[in-house]
Amino acid sequence: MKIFSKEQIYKGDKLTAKKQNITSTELMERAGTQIFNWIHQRMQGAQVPIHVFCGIGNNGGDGLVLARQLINYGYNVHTYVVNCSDKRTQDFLVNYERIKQTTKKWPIMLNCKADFPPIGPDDIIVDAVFGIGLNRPPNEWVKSLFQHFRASNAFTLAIDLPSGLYADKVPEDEDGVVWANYTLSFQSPKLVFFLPDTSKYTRQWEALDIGIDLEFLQQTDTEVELIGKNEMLPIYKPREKFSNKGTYGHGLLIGGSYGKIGAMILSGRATLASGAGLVTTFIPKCGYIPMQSVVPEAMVITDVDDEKLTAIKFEIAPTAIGIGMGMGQDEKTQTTFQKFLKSNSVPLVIDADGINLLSKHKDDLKLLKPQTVLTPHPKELERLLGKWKNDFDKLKKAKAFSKKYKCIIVIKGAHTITVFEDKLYVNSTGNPGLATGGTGDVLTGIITGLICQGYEPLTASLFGVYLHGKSADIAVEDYGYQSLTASHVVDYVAQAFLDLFAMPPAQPPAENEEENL
Ligand SMILES: NC(=O)C1=CN([C@@H]2O[C@H](COP(=O)(O)OP(=O)(O)OC[C@H]3O[C@@H](n4cnc5c(N)ncnc54)[C@H](O)[C@@H]3O)[C@@H](O)[C@H]2O)[C@H](O)CC1
Ligand SMILES: [K+]
Repeated sequence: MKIFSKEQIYKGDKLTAKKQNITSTELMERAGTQIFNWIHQRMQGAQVPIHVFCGIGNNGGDGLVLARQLINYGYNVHTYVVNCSDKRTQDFLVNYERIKQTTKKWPIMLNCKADFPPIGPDDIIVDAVFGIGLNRPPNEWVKSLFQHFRASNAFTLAIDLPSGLYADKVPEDEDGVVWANYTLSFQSPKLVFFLPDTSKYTRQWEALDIGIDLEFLQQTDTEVELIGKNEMLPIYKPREKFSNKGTYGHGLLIGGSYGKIGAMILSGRATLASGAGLVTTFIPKCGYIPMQSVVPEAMVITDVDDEKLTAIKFEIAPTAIGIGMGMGQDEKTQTTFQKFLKSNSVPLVIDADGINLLSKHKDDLKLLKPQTVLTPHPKELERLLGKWKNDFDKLKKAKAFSKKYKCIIVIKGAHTITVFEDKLYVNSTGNPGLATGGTGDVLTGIITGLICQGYEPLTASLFGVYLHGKSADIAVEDYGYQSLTASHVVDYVAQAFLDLFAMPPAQPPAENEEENL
């Protein structure tokens, strides 16, 4: 799913109105109606007090359309206009007049000194104060209003964006933002729904279709894409009947050190689970017995050293290599890692201590071949890129790094974001159960396994991150967040593959209208 920028959204609005020969007011009516449908479907006429707070721009206009329709359907609506902005948009004014013709309960104008209306904890707040047009921090009175919303503990539904949240940067002050329980965005989500600094304001979200011009949606190239099942299905490589293990490549995993052989066991199992034909692990001698015992499918080559990697060399011809898991940062390991980078030309995934060694010896970055995949968690990324001011600054630095070294950076986290040159791919699967040791080793194994089967490194990264998160989403049904382990994630990769083709559950037959009368 494409994530459009603020500028692209405005452009899409104008183009849609022109191509569909409708006014922006009619587009606003569509937007407000879609919000109404979402609420009506869930409330079914319940008389819970609904407080609709409207700004004086088009976000406010959406709120007025919604309020009018709620009133027409007999809901218990209180409408307020937060009259603190400079100019009222034409579409706001049109809807302000319309709602006054609908009800005697005209919207209450709140100037920037008014007392706040009382809001009960079981009431509903609709936040239609600011949308993507926010261009400066809200003033103190508006900030206090947003804090009043929060203090009420009422369910807060944000229209398009939680007010006070910019579409393209981190807010200056978290008290100046509405903390929504649910955000209804038009046509597509916003990047700020997925970033650690800003996703807390949106929490759950849904994108409502308002009929933006299809050609515009299809032909506009966006910087950001949300990656889900629909994006992954077309890239999945079905297996041919007449194939053999050689068809699906040979993954080589290099890493491990005394006490961290488990990382390599997890990676090895994950590489197999992702479909690699053959897997070999290169580990210190201390890992030989456990690896052969726990992962009999994996072949083993051992380093001359008992406890760490000191001399990486192998006769096999792998089709993909994953390196760094549990590898440690001993200077002998660093030396052999550097030598390996100099001589290697096989598609490569670098994880964990491999990344840390690169951070410690930044000269070695020039040894990275194009299309190398790096899979840092935020701390490892900071060692590589240096400190960042916020998530937007982090992504800017990551894009610059990716362009400089032509590498793919998988920034692991709650929404893993894969960066390649100027594109950002936001993953839609995964859950807090993944915050447990070893899940990174599993991800590296999966990505390595996909590359060795012939997926391009970027595709393998997106698909691997998707499958990894999906495995955890399925496994967490059985294990819960606390008890989910990295081994479970490996065990459920199979289910993540099968889920790609699972038919959606049949909708229960709509009850016959007559029976309800
Ligand atoms: N395709 C779509 O997504 C559609 C979106 N719609 C809605 O339109 C808004 C954007 O409307 P816009 O008038 O451009 O801006 P806002 O309503 O978000 O902002 C209101 C207004 O407020 C002024 N302003 C900005 N910052 C501040 C501030 N800190 N304090 C006071 N005033 C401020 C600024 O002048 C803005 O104009 C979008 O979010 C959707 O809700 C369309 O309705 C339909 C299609
Ligand atoms: K809003």
